[in-house]
Amino acid sequence: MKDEIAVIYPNEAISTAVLKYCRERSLPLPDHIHRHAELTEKQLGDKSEMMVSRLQAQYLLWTARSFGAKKILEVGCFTGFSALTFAEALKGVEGAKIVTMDINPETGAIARQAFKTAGVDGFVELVLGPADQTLTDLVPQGPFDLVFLDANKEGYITYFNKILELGLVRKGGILIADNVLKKGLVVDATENNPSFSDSYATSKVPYLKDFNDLVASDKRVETFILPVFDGLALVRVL
Ligand SMILES: C[S@@+](CC[C@H](N)C(=O)[O-])C[C@H]1O[C@@H](n2cnc3c(N)ncnc32)[C@H](O)[C@@H]1O
Repeated sequence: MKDEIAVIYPNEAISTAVLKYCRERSLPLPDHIHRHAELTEKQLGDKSEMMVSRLQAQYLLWTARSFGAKKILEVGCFTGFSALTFAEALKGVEGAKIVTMDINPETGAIARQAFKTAGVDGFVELVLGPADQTLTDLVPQGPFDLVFLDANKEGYITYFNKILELGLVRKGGILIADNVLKKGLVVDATENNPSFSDSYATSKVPYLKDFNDLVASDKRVETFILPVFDGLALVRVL
């Protein structure tokens, strides 16, 4: 059997053009969500890179809709870009509920304002505090259909175990964890990798490797790692 080819696009120019092509032919984000991302970029400069990309947001919108999710839990809200995307997916759905968590009250204030402006604050709730503690209080609101893990990478294993032990994802529900490939550093963090000198990204690698190994072997779940964006682990709860 022929080896699968991992390098899909030959250079940056073609990759950029392909991303644009996909963005233009995928379920679009509404204007107000684009405006919110632009505002975050203007207000927070380089920090705005914490947001998922536009195409990834389109993927999350499509996934949440296709999956028929009604209740979504997000760990890592930042200014609310991905939460607004999930809110768009759940708009008009009876019993819709989104709980998004973050430790930072400043970006949290921006998110809360954005939920209000978008008219989704009736079903989108921001919980402030360290997620390893705040998750415990969520049991009465669960179980959730979809969980998006996008907070501090050091906490992924704790969050995953807590979420499963507390029954915060329903059986057959899905947990999506972001950045699990970390610029390819999880497989090669030597000078072969151009991101080798990114000490922040490199410092996350041991936590992500442990997380990836855990979700690959844990009998409570089935996992597929999608090698797009910064690596998405799609984890289905059995
Ligand atoms: C990558 S950003 C989330 C981006 C967001 N999902 C989006 O696409 O717009 C990660 C967030 O995790 C939050 N965070 C870091 N440590 C945390 C903790 N212990 N508990 C909860 N949130 C935490 C940070 O404050 C930051 O806003």
